[in-house]
Amino acid sequence: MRGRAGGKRVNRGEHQPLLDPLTSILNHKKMNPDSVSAKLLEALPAAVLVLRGGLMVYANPAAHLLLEVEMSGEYPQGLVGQPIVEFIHPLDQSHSVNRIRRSASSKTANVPVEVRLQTRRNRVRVVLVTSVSVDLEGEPGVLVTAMEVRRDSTTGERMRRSEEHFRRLFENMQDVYYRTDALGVVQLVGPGVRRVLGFEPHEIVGRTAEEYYPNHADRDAFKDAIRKFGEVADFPGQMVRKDGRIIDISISSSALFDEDGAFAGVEGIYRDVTERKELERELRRLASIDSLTNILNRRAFIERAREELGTHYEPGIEQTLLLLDIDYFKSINDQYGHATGDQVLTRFARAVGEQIWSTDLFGRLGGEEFAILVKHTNPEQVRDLVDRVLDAVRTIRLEADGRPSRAVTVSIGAARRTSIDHRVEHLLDRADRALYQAKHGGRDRVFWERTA
Ligand SMILES: Nc1nc2c(ncn2[C@@H]2O[C@H](COP(=O)(O)OP(=O)(O)OP(=O)(O)O)[C@@H](O)[C@H]2O)c(=O)[nH]1
Repeated sequence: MRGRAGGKRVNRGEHQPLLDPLTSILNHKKMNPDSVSAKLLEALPAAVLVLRGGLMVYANPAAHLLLEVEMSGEYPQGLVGQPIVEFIHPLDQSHSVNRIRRSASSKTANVPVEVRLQTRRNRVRVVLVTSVSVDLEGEPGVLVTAMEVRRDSTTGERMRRSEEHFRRLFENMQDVYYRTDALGVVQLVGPGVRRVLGFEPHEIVGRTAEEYYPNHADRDAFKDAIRKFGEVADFPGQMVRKDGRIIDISISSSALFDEDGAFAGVEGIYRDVTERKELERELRRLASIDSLTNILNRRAFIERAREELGTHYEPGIEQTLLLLDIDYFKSINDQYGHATGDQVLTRFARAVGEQIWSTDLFGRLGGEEFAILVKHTNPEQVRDLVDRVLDAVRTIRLEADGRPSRAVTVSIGAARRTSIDHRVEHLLDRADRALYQAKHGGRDRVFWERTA
């Protein structure tokens, strides 16, 4: 064996290097319990830990005392074999793990810093920690020393109260607190996840966040936004619960960076906003529906027709706008009353709705005027549709005591979309002119606007 001093031979019995016993433990050899250095490790008031790959491979008695772990019962090995991260307070985990990782590749011990630890009995202790890399039979390891920081009782009490406050907040939070590492693996998740996703926190930790997204596009959009802006607020998405139900969520998160400025993961909260989203969807639906006939109202019809005409023009594929106006509606109101007039409008919408294809747009533009945008059909199919509509409306009969029974009829103005019609208003104007012709031609009929 070569000694430290200039390669001179050292007599083993006389001058053992101080930490030889520790090295022997790490190399799975028995240490001499009576050696001075073994006694030093045992008597030292500071905790001494050795880590390999984040697991403790050695811990002195002070470390067991500090972390409140006894070498018995559930843990016959004491701290040996336990992951260090389990004993670091959630708020200090990210930077502590980074420091430990960095010290593994550094020759000198890092500067002591204060870190909050969490004992096996769930008590929080503030310690002064430093770490340095050690060689474990050729494998990299880290030697950590920790000393509890003495504080005066007022500071201690304040700390304890703020800890309790934080814990209560964390436990009872309606939102789910989470943190992932740079690869998207969940490092920590709050108890709110039980309510929101139906999982126990430990079922989520160690898995990738992707697994809970039904649409990968949502997760990709979230990652892009985090990459671009460093943070997101009220970002929408969906997640799958343990019972398979898909819920709407809103995420507010920010990117985490290590001390070298490298991306280290994401931290934030998400909340279940399914009820709010459903309400929004319902409100949007209600805002687009005509309350009497339950079909699209004027605004929604024009908006959707505009989208349709703006994006979907394909030469050779017919798009036709039909403008429908119930004939002599004023006299229906006058003869049978306004309530019957309303019923006619409802029955009319139902009868016409039964004839169209589900892809067609059907709306009430106002009063007794309706419109249909027939999508992607050939001319014969539209002619058939128009005939069916005229027939279906004729079957609506008005009967009232002492008044003559009469059939309802409708006049239709039809305009085919041409390559220059990109505005719904153009098509409506042309259909309106055709409707005028249908009315003046005798009603109960269709007039096809002749395109140039
Ligand atoms: N019952 C009822 N009547 C309405 C409603 N909206 C508009 N009206 C009535 O519909 C009638 C439309 O009459 P006009 O525009 O003169 O047309 P018309 O009598 O149908 O005659 P032509 O269209 O020329 O065949 C008016 O009397 C309006 O008061 C409604 O929501 N319910």
